[in-house]
Amino acid sequence: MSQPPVRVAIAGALGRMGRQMADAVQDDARLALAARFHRPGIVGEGLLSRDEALAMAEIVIDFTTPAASADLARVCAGRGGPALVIGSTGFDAAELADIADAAKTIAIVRSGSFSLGLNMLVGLVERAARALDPDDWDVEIVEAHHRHKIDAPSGTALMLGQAAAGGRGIELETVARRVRDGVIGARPAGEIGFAVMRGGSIIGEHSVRFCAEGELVTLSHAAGDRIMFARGAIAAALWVAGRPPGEYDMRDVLGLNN
Ligand SMILES: NC(=O)C1=CN([C@@H]2O[C@H](COP(=O)(O)OP(=O)(O)OC[C@H]3O[C@@H](n4cnc5c(N)ncnc54)[C@H](OP(=O)(O)O)[C@@H]3O)[C@@H](O)[C@H]2O)C=CC1
Ligand SMILES: O=C(O)C1=N[C@H](C(=O)O)C[C@H](O)C1
Repeated sequence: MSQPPVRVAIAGALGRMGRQMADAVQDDARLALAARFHRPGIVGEGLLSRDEALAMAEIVIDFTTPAASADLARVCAGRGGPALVIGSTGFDAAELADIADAAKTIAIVRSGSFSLGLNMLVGLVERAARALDPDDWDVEIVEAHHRHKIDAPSGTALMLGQAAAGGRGIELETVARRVRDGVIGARPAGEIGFAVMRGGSIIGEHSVRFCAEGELVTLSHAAGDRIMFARGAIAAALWVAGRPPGEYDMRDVLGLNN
């Protein structure tokens, strides 16, 4: 017997990803678009209030801002659901703590990238970093995005940095160099550097460069269409429906964490 469609609400419905998500959910017979909502006070023309939307959904898919996502997680946990798929990036430590706290009560999948290829790349970066001696191989992460993006480095760049640091058995925060400007001195061994470019309509390009004397290994990914983020978020929504409380990531969804 076929399953009834999973009822999904879309947060930040007027945003780039919000619009892409609504189209993708409507095109997928496994899901029903139960509700769309945007900022408080913006209702009508197919948009419900947040409370109305949450009451109609089993899962909320949220690509908004760090503050809005952390608030949504608190609210969903406070009412015992729905479960959440969070794609927003740029969180600070307090916002991440709020989400972790909410995940004690509801199931949350959060990822800086819902791309299948990118999540596979994360595993490759971790393996390469484990294999290459940090005294000989410098790790630099280069990312480029469209002119509207508000956070830097991107959530994906930070995931890749965490993968490289994880491969070396260290915490990213202890070795990350997010900005360089002026006379900064020679590069310390072991640093993981980030370089950020913003312009035009670039959807998302990421490279991890392992640089040694006389050679360079580059692992890279380019996003050609936002639809693949939306499809990944749908896979996450289907996976998280009915899961116990906890904070999960896209590599859990894809079975890459086993
Ligand atoms: N994990 C992944 O795979 C991906 C993640 N992203 C991330 O998703 C986020 C959104 O990206 P994108 O769609 O391009 O950005 P947009 O700015 O187009 O969309 C975000 C939307 O959220 C709305 N918003 C802000 N506050 C609230 C609130 N309190 N309640 C409801 N809606 C709110 C904004 O409204 P307003 O316009 O009125 O300010 C805006 O329309 C970013 O953090 C981005 O990095 C993007 C693509 C893929
Ligand atoms: O803001 C975007 O557009 C994107 N944000 C995510 C990120 O910060 O990594 C994912 C993707 O690169 C697009």
